[in-house]
Amino acid sequence: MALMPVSDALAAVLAGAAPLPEELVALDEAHHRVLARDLAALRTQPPEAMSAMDGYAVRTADADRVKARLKVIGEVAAGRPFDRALGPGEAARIFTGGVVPDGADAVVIQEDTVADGDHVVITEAAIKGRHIRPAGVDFKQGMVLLEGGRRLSDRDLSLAASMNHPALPVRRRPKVALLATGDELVMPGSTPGPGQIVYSNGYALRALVRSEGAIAVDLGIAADTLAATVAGIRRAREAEADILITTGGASVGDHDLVKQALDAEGVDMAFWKIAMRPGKPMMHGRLGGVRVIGLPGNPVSSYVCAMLFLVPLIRRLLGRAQLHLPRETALLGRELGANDVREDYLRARLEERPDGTLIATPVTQQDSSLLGNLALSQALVIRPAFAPKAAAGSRCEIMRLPD
Ligand SMILES: Nc1nc2c(c(=O)[nH]1)N[C@H]1C(S)=C(S)[C@@H](COP(=O)(O)OP(=O)(O)OC[C@H]3O[C@@H](n4cnc5c(N)ncnc54)[C@H](O)[C@@H]3O)O[C@H]1N2
Ligand code: MOO
Repeated sequence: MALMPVSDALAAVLAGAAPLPEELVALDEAHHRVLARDLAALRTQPPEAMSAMDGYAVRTADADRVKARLKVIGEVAAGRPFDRALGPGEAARIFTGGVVPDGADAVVIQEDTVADGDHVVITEAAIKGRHIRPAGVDFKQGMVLLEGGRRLSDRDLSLAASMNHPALPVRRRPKVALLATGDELVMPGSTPGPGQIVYSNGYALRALVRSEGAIAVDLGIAADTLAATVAGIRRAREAEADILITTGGASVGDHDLVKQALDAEGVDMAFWKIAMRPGKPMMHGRLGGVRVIGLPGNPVSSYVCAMLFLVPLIRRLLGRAQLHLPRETALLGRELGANDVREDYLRARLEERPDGTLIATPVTQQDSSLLGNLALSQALVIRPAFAPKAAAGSRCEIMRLPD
């Protein structure tokens, strides 16, 4: 069977995937959730012109010269506006956040004044507009300040509060179930028997799932039997997973049973095997409402495929505007030979020169079982299928690996 190009595989994974329904959550629960709709300000901020300093609200016509002596007719504090306008020769004591009284057009800070009974003497000339925050200088009622599809930052929460929203409409988090397969796998901390391998790839995958804002459900390890693999797949359906990720058992060996088990369960398979290294035996299909991504068992293959396919799928279900992990240009730190039919994702060290140029040097061992150099690499160098030989110093495309 011909290997499917990566771009076609990605299109197939995203085909028909639509944002999940929205739910309303309190602001404190909304950090890193994805906003479901554009959010407009429910009020103008500041609602009226306000003082930025403690001092005196004045009319520049009276106070534009040193030694001006003004009558203090009252006091304005934050939340306690003043009920009359300033007339000629008048000033009002004002504190930071106080509403600037009608008639005033500047604030003189108190350090530039001398109080004199019920009068104040100006020691630094007032400048029109100085220390006044005009009404609506931050935002105006009705303005859309946060757009649907945005992953909410910590600052966004304060902004939304200031816009007078106590709760926000966000997308439901996708539930991603992870099923490992393999008789040889034992849990970290145990004493592996002959030929056994310590289960590892689920840890990075679940962390990636959570950092993308989805819920990770661990379905454990299925033994290499059809019955155990089918049972694992059924657990994903029972858990009402939006996405099922299987790892291992994706290739062509006698013990690679994931495709067989998915077929037995009636999967609508979109593809199996892609033109990518690592990640060739990846598969994808739909099982009722569950989107299934069958990842290869090699830890590097499963992680790289998750970055490339699972992250955009989660982001699509979350309605995120930015679907893909960003790509950048770097210069190759060493020569690379011509590529074959498989698009290559090479683990690489990344250095930044003082002028900002990025140098990406692929590590020499690219075997997909090597977690050591995956963890110590900072980027993946992407080489298209059939890319010709590339000299050190030539441009290449990279994706940074998450911290
Ligand atoms: N004749 C062929 N053989 C293979 C092909 C091929 O095209 N023809 N493809 C190779 C490629 S490429 C890959 S990638 C692997 C992937 O195969 P599977 O998905 O069937 O993976 P497994 O055989 O189950 O496991 C591979 C390797 O990874 C270890 N593993 C599995 N799961 C875990 C886990 N959760 N934690 C840690 N390590 C895990 C497993 O023990 C194996 O060593 O197939 C090639 N073969
Ligand atoms: O595609 Mo496999 O992931 O090359 O080792």
